[in-house]
Amino acid sequence: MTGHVKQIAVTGAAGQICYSLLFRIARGELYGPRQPISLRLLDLPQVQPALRGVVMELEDGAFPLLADVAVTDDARLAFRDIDAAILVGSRPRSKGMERRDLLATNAEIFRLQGRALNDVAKLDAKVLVVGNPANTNAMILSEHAPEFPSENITSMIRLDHNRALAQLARKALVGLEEIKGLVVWGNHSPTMFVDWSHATVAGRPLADIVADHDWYHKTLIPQVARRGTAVIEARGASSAASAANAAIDHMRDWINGSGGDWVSMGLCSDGSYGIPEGLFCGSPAICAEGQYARVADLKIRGYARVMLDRTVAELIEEREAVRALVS
Ligand SMILES: NC(=O)C1=CN([C@@H]2O[C@H](COP(=O)(O)OP(=O)(O)OC[C@H]3O[C@@H](n4cnc5c(N)ncnc54)[C@H](O)[C@@H]3O)[C@@H](O)[C@H]2O)C=CC1
Ligand SMILES: O=C([O-])CC(=O)C(=O)O
Repeated sequence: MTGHVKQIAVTGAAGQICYSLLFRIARGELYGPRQPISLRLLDLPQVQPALRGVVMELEDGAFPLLADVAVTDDARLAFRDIDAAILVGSRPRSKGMERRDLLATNAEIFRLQGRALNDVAKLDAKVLVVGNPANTNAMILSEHAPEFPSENITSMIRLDHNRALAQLARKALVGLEEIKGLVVWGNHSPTMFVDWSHATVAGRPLADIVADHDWYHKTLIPQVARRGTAVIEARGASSAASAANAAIDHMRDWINGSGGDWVSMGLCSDGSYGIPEGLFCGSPAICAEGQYARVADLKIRGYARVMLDRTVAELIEEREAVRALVS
């Protein structure tokens, strides 16, 4: 086994996403089968009894890599000297709400957690924001953690990427792993843009293989955009196991590499692609050796430009709305 135990903070640990996520982390799905880990579970004081039940079940899993589990309702204890954090803790939406309706409720959580991250986390910790509206929450977190590198804070758009990948592979009659160069740009909201203009299968444009532009515009894009709503309508609760799966995919690739493939990650904009600096925007990246590199210099024209501008405009609107709420 590798010597140093990796410290992983997970917030919202008593909630439904974590009921899947924690057990997969405990099996070693983030850091691999030789790396011992320690979990720092954060949730509100009123759910600590439920959280103790989750800890019992983690013990009962007899996970060889799980060195230790600590529970707390104090972000400063949870984030001290961590290697990674997955910030799930926040309110989910229910039927009839959009994710942006959660802004007022959840913004304060990320303001306080930003401060804690700033004060106690190691500067190389990798942070993923899952709680909605994930992009704007990541921005709030980053703005309230001025000494913590903004490039180490990311937001989750991987669930949308996975949703698009699954539908495209089915339509093109190819394996999921054969599709390269897919991107989901923008906000994790109905304005997100599934961009297949760079996607290929064995070097051939995916669009030529599918050969159905109408399906792409009228079925795929709206279906991925509204998938979270469809799950809420069907299940009566928001996506949980698939969200946990996407969080694992995002962090595992960031830590271990994406094997040269593009993945979609919510990244703090450096101003490229006309995305204002500081906004967290779904963007293409390649991960290697514990780092990600934004895929640069793609040509974004015509329909893609309109769609990217539309989702960026929504991120700007959310930023303005949140400025009025959190200072
Ligand atoms: N980015 C994405 O792709 C996705 C994001 N989500 C979002 O993830 C979030 C969590 O979803 P679920 O687990 O289904 O919700 P849930 O309601 O089952 O669990 C949320 C947990 O967060 C806890 N919590 C609330 N405030 C907290 C705070 N200040 N500190 C720590 N914990 C706190 C609650 O006590 C609860 O245990 C929601 O905002 C949901 O919309 C869900 C699916 C996909
Ligand atoms: O739709 C929601 O509220 C939960 C979520 O983010 C998703 O399933 O993509």
